[in-house]
Amino acid sequence: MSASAAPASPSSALGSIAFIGGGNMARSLIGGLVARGADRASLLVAEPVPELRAALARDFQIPTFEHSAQPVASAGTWVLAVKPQVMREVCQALASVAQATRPLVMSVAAGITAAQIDRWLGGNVAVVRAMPNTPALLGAGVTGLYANAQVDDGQRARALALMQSAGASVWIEHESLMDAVTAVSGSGPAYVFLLAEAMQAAGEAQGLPAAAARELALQTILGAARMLTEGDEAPAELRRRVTSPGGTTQAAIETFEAGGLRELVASAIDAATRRGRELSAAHD
Ligand SMILES: NC(=O)C1=CN([C@@H]2O[C@H](COP(=O)(O)OP(=O)(O)OC[C@H]3O[C@@H](n4cnc5c(N)ncnc54)[C@H](O)[C@@H]3O)[C@@H](O)[C@H]2O)C=CC1
Ligand SMILES: O=C(O)[C@@H]1CCC=N1
Repeated sequence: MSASAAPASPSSALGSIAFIGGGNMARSLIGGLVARGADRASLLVAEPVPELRAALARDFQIPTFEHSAQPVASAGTWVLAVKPQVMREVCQALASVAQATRPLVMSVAAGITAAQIDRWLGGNVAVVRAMPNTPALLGAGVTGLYANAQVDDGQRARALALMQSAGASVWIEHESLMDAVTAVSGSGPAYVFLLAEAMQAAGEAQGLPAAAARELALQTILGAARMLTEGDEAPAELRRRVTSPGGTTQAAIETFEAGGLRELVASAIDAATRRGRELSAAHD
């Protein structure tokens, strides 16, 4: 595995990119690319829902299409950003173009394997399975990347350049670990949002006005995340420095530990990992 941070701007060598599906994840990736100066005319999106197409065109000034056949014809990179449930149908509809043009195909779908994408697109296709997350919109995402054997060095570099617009990237050698990537970082922002909801609600339950509870909870998460990522202290050490013996933090942490927080996080991530495997089998 190797990690790398975001470069200043996406390389013009990326060429045209066809996004198939213009929902939440595609919007986050496109937002990250646009914010880093990508050529808007080269970001093509196929999205069947008219309201979503209009919003993408309005917010990012990029070309949008109702049907995927249009953008894929001229794009050397495809980003499949549809739900796992429809991936097979979407790929099979594009198989003849994939066989004729040999694009680099990137899939962000949870669970769906590179072998499934390759098979549905007719075989011998360069597939990079990517698992980004929605902070990509701010260039603050992280993506796990797995390449199949058909992906050459130039295509690996292209996949990395595309995802680096979204934030950091980590290559994963064994595809079986992509479900764990999905469970930790793909779904991970939702766990932090849940913590934010719970902290805000608890603050309000203690009598804080809603706006104050929100500001206190959200800025605490932001500040703690910056301390975790901008310094090199371990999380446990940072926690120790907040925790005065016999003080308030100790009372809270003991309550979390007694309630099995660590075991609960492990079971939640295990459930997400298993769900990724199920999605692959269920939509084969
Ligand atoms: N939302 C997230 O945080 C993350 C999502 N993902 C993956 O990204 C994929 C998309 O997820 P979301 O963006 O959350 O879902 P979404 O439902 O917001 O977006 C999917 C879009 O695909 C469109 N679509 C359906 N059929 C289509 C077709 N035949 N051609 C073109 N577009 C079509 C839908 O209208 C929809 O707008 C999923 O496979 C998910 O596993 C991966 C990482 C994080
Ligand atoms: O919930 C899901 O299945 C997708 C994959 C990771 C985040 N959202």
